[in-house]
Amino acid sequence: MGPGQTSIQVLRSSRSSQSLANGVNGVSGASMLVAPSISYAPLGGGDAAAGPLLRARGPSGPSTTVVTVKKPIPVTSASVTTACSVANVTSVTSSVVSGASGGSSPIRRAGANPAATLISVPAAAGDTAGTGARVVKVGNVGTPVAASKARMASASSRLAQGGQASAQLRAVSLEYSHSDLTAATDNWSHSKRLGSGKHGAVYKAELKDGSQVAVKAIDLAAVTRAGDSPQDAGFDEEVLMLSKFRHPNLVTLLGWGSHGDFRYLVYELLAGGDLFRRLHKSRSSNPKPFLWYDRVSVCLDAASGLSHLHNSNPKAFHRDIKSANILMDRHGTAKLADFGLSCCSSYAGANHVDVRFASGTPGYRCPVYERTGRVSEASEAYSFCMVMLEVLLGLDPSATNSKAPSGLTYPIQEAVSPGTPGAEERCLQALDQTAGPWPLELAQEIARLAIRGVNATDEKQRPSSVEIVRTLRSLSERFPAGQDFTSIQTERKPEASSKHRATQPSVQKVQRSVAPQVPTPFPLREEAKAPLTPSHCESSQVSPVIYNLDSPYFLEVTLATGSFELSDEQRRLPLKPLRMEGGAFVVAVGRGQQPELFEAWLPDGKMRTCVSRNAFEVAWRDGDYSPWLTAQGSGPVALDGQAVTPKTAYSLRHGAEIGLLYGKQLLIRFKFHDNVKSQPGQVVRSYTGSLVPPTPVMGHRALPSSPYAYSARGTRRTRERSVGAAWVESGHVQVREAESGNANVNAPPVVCLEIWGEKVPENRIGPVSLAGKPLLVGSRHQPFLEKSLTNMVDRDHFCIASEGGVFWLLCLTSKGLWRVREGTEPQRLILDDLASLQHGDLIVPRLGPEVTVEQCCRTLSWNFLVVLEPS
Ligand SMILES: Nc1ncnc2c1ncn2[C@@H]1O[C@H](COP(=O)(O)OP(=O)(O)OP(=O)(O)O)[C@@H](O)[C@H]1O
Repeated sequence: MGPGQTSIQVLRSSRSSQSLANGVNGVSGASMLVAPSISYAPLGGGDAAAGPLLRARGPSGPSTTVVTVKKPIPVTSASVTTACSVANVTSVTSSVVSGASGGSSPIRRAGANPAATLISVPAAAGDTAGTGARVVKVGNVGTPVAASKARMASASSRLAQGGQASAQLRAVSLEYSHSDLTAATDNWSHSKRLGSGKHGAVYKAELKDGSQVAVKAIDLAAVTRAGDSPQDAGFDEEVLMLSKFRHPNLVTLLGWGSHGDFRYLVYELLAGGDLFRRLHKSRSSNPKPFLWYDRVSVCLDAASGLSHLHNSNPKAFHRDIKSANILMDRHGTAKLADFGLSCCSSYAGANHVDVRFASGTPGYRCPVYERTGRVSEASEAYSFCMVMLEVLLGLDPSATNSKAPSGLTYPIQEAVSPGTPGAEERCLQALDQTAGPWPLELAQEIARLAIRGVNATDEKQRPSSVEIVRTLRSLSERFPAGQDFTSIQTERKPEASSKHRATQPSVQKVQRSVAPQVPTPFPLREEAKAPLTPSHCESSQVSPVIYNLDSPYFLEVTLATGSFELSDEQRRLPLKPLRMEGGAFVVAVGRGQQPELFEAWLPDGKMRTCVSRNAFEVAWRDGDYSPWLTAQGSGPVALDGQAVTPKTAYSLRHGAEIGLLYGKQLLIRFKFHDNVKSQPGQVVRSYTGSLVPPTPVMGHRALPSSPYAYSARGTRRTRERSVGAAWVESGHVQVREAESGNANVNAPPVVCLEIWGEKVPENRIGPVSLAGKPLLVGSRHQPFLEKSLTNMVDRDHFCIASEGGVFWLLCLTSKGLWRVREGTEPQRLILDDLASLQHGDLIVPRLGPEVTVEQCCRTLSWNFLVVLEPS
């Protein structure tokens, strides 16, 4: 190439160059490099080293251009710059003159990058008035899909059989033998499967050196049988791309393998699963919490990986950004994965790549990219911002629906309508409440950024990936885990939640906050799901609660900084009380209490000393199942992501998360488990055998923004008082002042009941204040119940009162009720029976002796929710 020439490179794998060469020499070679302004015709084979020559005619006719397609040259490890699925790449555009790109001349770069195919075009062919601004369209690479499939397949298999592709891959990445990978995966055992994608399954494997990895097996023959080209599997692209780009937030490729039609990719094992499943799990019937600060952290990680690609030189594009391609390691660090579609722009300044087929996933795919086939930072920002909305709202960008004309619906679009005024507010109203109480400012900023990013038409509006990283980083610094932030007033639109989040209750209007984890309509544990026979609790006139005598509660370690392997014993800390204090069992947790466990959890001694010797205590009273937590040490302790005040008691519920922090850093996180088992007919209420009269817990202040926090701002006298059934009077219920005096509750309890059921219209009672009077539920109190729930609800069905810091449910119907609480077996109540209530409990009517609690629950239930103040 002589001086004055400008060049473009289409950088690609040798397999792709072979496809191109095939196309050039093939029947449709003339159509392969056709562009509006330049047409190409084959000149002949060219020489072996230089590849075929093409003649290009400029629009004005006489001037001709020679385009040289160089054949791939074997590479050295340092030389592979990039890869791109060339069969799918049609043009590369630069906004900057490339011919005078100084030190990084495309020629030199091409020379230094033998994997690349160089296509050179004289400047005259496309330069506009010497300004340097130039769009050079290389044209459609490839032939019509069907006609080219066989050719591509054969090209691929030729290359795959140990040809240049293998040499190229070998030069940049470790090759694993088929026998080693077979042994590592226990002969591709089904039990080792981590999941599967469009082009193959992923297996968990243990290499000879003992390290655990993930191996993706791609069957090219199956890919071809399925009507795709082997190129579509993106094997070479993935090896080349991941060998070049190393970043803490991009999945690490350890190597690759090849055997017959099979190709293998060996990755680091990312044991934390993918973001898509993680979000779904957080709203499943057996939910695993995924709190807002963890979500922000995952977004920040993934954005950092993406920004690394976009800010490399030349730019790289992932082309399939979606939550399923964001994987997490065991510590929760997120990484971008699945580079099968990725590609690179050709050289410094090139800011997009045109592709023949706008691949990617519906719902995440930028509409401009879909229309034009132009992948750019802006099109990737669209996909990433869609992921952020998914994380904020807990809704899928697309969902299959056989009734929809296209077979797909777009829940996020439907809930938020990002392109229309008021999108931010709609977004804030539809926040996923299973993520805990989102800090308002944080949610607002993410929503604003994400809505800008999913602007369907104006790509300039969209944030750059660096802006996304910086915004998320600033937010995660301003809103660290474990701090108490005033959260959001939310009112979810029932349509949005009911349509796409069938298992989620809608969220009531709250003044301060909502529960960190909204329970599912039927939050029973697996073992509790077995239908109960009517005789189960028949004989029991008293609450049939028995404590597991080993320990009623235990802590599960869900995060331990610096700890790589924890045995089952090290993950579980049974809370066995060692002392009694003021009539309560007390268990202390801290570095000085469980030294060996803390050593396993925090192997770094310096870090360990950041934990107090007695960090917190969990306590409960015999016969009462309302445990509480008190921070004792100087180190910060968080409950459900919010800092607690030392020496102050906070209610604990099953599933609550307890964090030990150093400054803003979360060192250990526990999940609190309630072991209390219900056993028919047994009246054992004692942990140690010493029976203590059941008294509600008093004297502890609840977490200000927790569902139990109604007394948070009050100056309460801390004295015990008796309750029992004393507040019932001749069918009429009154809260009676106990002899010991009334608690001075400044902020009165406010609750709300959401009504769910298969044939029941969504409805709600409340929010109502329980200050001084109970909430009565029955057809004479809520006439709408009579209309919709005839025969199921009595005139006086049940009532709820707050007393002594505890919510109580009193059964007023002779038909009976169930109280269903996550993690415990359903408790059956008969007329005049009393049971404590917690935020999230379900109150389920008994619909007949033969009807199981599960069936009753599906038919009708009241979800008890605590709201702090009257709205
Ligand atoms: N490095 C890894 N560590 C652990 N699990 C992994 C790893 N890579 C992939 N997986 C899991 O394997 C499954 C399949 O991954 P794969 O990339 O093949 O498909 P996908 O991205 O889900 O779908 P598609 O490729 O069709 O878009 C995913 O569920 C993913 O969670």
